[in-house]
This record gives sequence, structure tokens and C-alpha cells, in this order.
Amino acid sequence: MIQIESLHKQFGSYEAVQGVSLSVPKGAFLVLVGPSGCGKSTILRMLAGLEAPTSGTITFGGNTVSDGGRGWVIEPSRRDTGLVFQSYALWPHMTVAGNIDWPLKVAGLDRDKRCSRVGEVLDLLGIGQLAARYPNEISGGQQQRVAIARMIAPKPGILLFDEPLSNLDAKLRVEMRTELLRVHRATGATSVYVTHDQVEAMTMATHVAVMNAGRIEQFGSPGELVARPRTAFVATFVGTPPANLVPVVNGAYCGRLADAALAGRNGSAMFRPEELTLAESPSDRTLTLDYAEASPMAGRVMVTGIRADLRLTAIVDSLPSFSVGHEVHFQLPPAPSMFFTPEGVRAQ
Ligand SMILES: Nc1ncnc2c1ncn2[C@@H]1O[C@H](COP(=O)(O)OP(=O)(O)OP(=O)(O)O)[C@@H](O)[C@H]1O
Repeated sequence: MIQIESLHKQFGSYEAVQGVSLSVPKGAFLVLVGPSGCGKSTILRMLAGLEAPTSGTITFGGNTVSDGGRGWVIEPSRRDTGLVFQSYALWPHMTVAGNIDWPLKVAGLDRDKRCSRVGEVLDLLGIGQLAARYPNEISGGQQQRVAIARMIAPKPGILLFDEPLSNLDAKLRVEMRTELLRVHRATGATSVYVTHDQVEAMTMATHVAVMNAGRIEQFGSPGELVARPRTAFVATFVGTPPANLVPVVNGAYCGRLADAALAGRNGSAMFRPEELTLAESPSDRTLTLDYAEASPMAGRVMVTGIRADLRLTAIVDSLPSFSVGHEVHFQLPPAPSMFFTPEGVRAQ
């Protein structure tokens, strides 16, 4: 349904998007996730037709809508897309119903059709009781619902979201994730959702593109990314909590704790937090770090230690009574679950 082929975007001498290719089927929920500045919003803007690719193509349902090589882009209003930003950008002088009605008016629908469609989307978003209010008379979460209702009113085939939940408080964000997925399914549209929050990515997506410095590090389902991260970057970016990486120098963890299984190797070893335990005393299978924090999580406790550049997190059964800075011995399992080369690529 959406096909992106060798997409590049250059701003002056800076290449913000460096050869991105991916495709997702109709009805997919694609999440572009990555740290600030990795190029995800630039890709979304190119999908929306607000930005022209320097080279590469974008195809929707077999129709090319942007072609950098030929220097043409179908204008935003003719691409069958709807866009919602982090800032809700509602018209302040129009009521909620007026805001939702506006794109239908622009599309030239007659009054009866508009009225019934506005009623439908008000119901779908659960905001019927707000129809006559103005944007400054409703909360941020309600404004975001109105923005989403306004986007889906003309029934676009592709929904584009740019960090739509980042202005909401943590509890509302979690509720709106579910809500957004419900709306996505109800419309049958294909969605592309940009976020830097990996939890949002992993809970919402059918397909995830983890981006780093203008490129896709890995593209796959949330389950695949956690089970088989292709790079050290992905391993430490996804998962709750993300995996631990321990540098290996000449076959020894942190250059000091030798492991016969890694003889002579350099790179980094991956241990999942649930594979680490805490030991009473140091041994030839423990790394000693300084206790930093503990956080209860679903009946268990996430314990983190830090020393120099190394940060390890273990999942344990009960809250430890350590004070900050206390030495904690993290016990390694018999072997790392994965190994990454010094270049950060999975080696096994
Ligand atoms: N119009 C522009 N002119 C010049 N540079 C730009 C322009 N738009 C984006 N960039 C640069 O391109 C890079 C990617 O920007 P983009 O907004 O796509 O990142 P992002 O991953 O969405 O980041 P964030 O999560 O912070 O929004 C950044 O370094 C940014 O400064």
C-alpha cells in the first residue's frame, strides 16, 4: 500500500534522510521511531507531500505520489492523506463541529452529507457533547481528539501522525494509544506514526522502522525487533527495559572478566535484564557496579547499577535495601544471548 524506495532528503549540504526503503500493506500501523533528529518527521512530511524528496519515490496503492528524480510531488490535498501534529492546530474561531466540518466543506460535500459525517466522527471519538464548544473551552486531550476527528472526517486512506500524544500527560497518553488504535481499525486506513518513544512504537505498531541518523537500522514487527535486534543500537533502544550491552575487550567483559566462550573477541555482549540476577558477593561471573535506582514493575523490581560507562539493569523479585552508591554484584548467565561486532552489527 505504501512503498518508499531509496528516499533521500538533502537540506543544503546536510543529508537528513539517507536512502530509506520500506513497504507496508493496506491497514498497517507503521511506526517510525528513533532519537531526535534522525529524520522521521522529514519522512512523514515527504509522505504528506509537504516536502519534496531529493531523490527516490513514494508510492501509495501503486500510484507514485512523489518522485525526487523527476522533481515532482502530488500536492498534499490530492494525496488521500490526513495529518495530525503534536500541536493540535485547531481553528480557534470555530466550534468543535465547525473544525471537523471544515475539510468536508473544502472538499465540496453538501450540507446533509457533512452533517451526518460530522456526527459520525464525533461519535467515533466520543466527543459529541463538545460539538458546540470552542477549542479554548476544552482540554488538551479533548483538543487532540478533535484534531483526529477532523483528520479522519474526509475518510483519507492514509493517516499520518507526528508525535500526536507528546503534549498529553502520561496517563492520558496511555489511554489515547488505545483510542488511536481503535480509530485506526475503525477507519480501515493505513497509518504512519512518528515518535521518539519506543514504548509507543512497540505497543501500537504492526510494523516498526527504527531510525538512526537518517537511515533505517531495522524494519520489522515489534516482536522481531526485541527477539532479534540486528544492531547494538536497536538492542539498546527497544524493549522495556531495553537489553544490557557489556563491552568485550579481548574476550573479557569490560576487559577484566574473562569468558572462555568469547576468547579473543572484541565487541559487545547482550544480556536481557531478566537474564541478570544479583549476587551476595563477587565471583568470576559477576560485574560490580554502584547501585543507582530501583523501580517496581508489574510485581517485580528493575534494579539499575552504573559504573563508569557501564549501566546494567536486572529484574529481581523484591525491592533491595541498598543505598545509592552501594556496590551491587550483577551475576551474568552462562552465555550472552547475542554478540555484536565493534561496528555494532549482530555477530551471532
Ligand atoms: N527545513 C530544514 N532545513 C534544514 N535542516 C532541516 C530542515 N528540516 C529538518 N532538518 C534537519 O534534518 C534533520 C532531521 O530532522 P527531523 O525533523 O526529520 O528529525 P526527527 O527525527 O523528526 O526529530 P525530532 O524527534 O526532534 O522531531 C535534523 O538534523 C534537522 O535539523
